[in-house]
Amino acid sequence: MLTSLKQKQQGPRYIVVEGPIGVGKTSLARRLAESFDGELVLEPREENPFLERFYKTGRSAALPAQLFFLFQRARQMEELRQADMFAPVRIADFHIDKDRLFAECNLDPEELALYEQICAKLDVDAPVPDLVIYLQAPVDALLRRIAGRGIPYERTIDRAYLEKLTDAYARHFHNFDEAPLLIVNAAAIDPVSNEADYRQLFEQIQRTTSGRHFFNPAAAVALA
Ligand SMILES: Nc1ncnc2c1ncn2[C@@H]1O[C@H](COP(=O)(O)OP(=O)(O)OP(=O)(O)O)[C@@H](O)[C@H]1O
Repeated sequence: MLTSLKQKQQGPRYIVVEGPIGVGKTSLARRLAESFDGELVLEPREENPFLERFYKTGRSAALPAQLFFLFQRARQMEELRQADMFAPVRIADFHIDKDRLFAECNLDPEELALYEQICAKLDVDAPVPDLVIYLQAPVDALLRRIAGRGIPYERTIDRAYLEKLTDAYARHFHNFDEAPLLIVNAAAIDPVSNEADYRQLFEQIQRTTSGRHFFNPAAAVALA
């Protein structure tokens, strides 16, 4: 048991884990959901019928893949909004901002203009997280982890695409101030299978209620 009931009630109620493809969002979200005895909100990416085509053919399937994700994420945010406020802690493996971040990486200017019109009409009212955990790792580590989990259509994900995404994530979180932010060096620790790493991270998560913090294995340094 990592925490008392009292601490649980005081800690974050809606936690979002973010970061580039393969950095370990889903694995960490699963562990956190267990520790908090909470509810998982996962992105069911295998439901997107355009994703495999996008990885195979690139640009030509980018818009339908993007729009499918947009509607799926909008639906999930709507469900979260309507959910019981007294329900357990919720842990999501995506933040709604991810949608625009990928759109800007993958769409051409005309497609992006269309995407923006659709977003404006949809007007997604996403709940603000109590904590965002941004996982960072170098592209080499991401490539290894993606290869390790062995999803066949991901074999075509290349270094250039991952570099573009990791840069976009870094820029996005550089300016992020919508919620408390915990930036985790997920290359130096393995909270998925190392118990000590996980325990230390879990304690930091419970302590992070405001500002921007960095988490490294040896020390968590509060900057704000
Ligand atoms: N810190 C870590 N150290 C070593 N391996 C890790 C670490 N975090 C995750 N992994 C492994 O890396 C792979 C990718 O993790 P996961 O599927 O959780 O990534 P993700 O960020 O959810 O990816 P996506 O956004 O594509 O769904 C998994 O095989 C997982 O076990």
